[in-house]
Amino acid sequence: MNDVTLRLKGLTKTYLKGKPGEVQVLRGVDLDLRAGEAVAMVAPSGAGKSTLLHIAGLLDMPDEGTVEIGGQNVSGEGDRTRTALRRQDVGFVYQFHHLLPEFTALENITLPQLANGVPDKAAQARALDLLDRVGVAARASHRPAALSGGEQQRVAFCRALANAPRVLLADEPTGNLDPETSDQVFDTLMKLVRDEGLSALIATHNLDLAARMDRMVRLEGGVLRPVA
Ligand SMILES: Nc1ncnc2c1ncn2[C@@H]1O[C@H](COP(=O)(O)OP(=O)(O)OP(=O)(O)O)[C@@H](O)[C@H]1O
Repeated sequence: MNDVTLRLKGLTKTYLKGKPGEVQVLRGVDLDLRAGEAVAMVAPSGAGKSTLLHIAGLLDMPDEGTVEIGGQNVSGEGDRTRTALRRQDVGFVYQFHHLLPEFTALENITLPQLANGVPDKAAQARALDLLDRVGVAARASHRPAALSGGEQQRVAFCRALANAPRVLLADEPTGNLDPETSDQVFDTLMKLVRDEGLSALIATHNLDLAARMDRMVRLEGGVLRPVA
């Protein structure tokens, strides 16, 4: 049985190819993420983790190699198909929440669903359920500025999961929070990953958090290696 949700094969990426300042960031990245598996990615600064997450999340194209989601090679698809696949199958979480400031917490989670054609009532029900599961339901009608940093990030998790993606990609998702809040918010994220059966690739500098995931990989020298 093939339960690999996300497969990265032989990814390479060079910026400014053949020009001054050329930088070969990825030199053959391979990774299999199974359904329900959370993998921590640690990397020195500038090693290319954002580049890798963007390629895995279909925001950018590799020079060579393939990205497979659910057994389908999606890297060769055109822009429109890749955008549609990204909206359906991939959720992103960043260090800073990037919530839309003029919309409430609830609206921030319903909007991506409406964009995907989900009816209003179903979108609201899903949003409320997610907010409830991360303990922020009572703040549903607040705008981001009226929420604490930890609450904002919990709402950002809900938004990332709004369309029930198969893959979650996160770049330092608790990096902007104090250690105690970071710990609690990370637990919430892991609970969502488990409950939703997601495949999660989570970049973090925090080795304690990394150790709480299923396994750890290090991005260095343009390749991913397992960390024992
Ligand atoms: N568009 C670009 N053009 C040229 N060089 C780039 C471009 N984007 C990134 N780079 C370079 O590629 C390397 C990897 O960048 P990337 O942002 O992927 O690293 P990172 O591991 O996410 O870094 P950090 O941990 O500091 O955020 C860096 O040396 C960066 O300067």
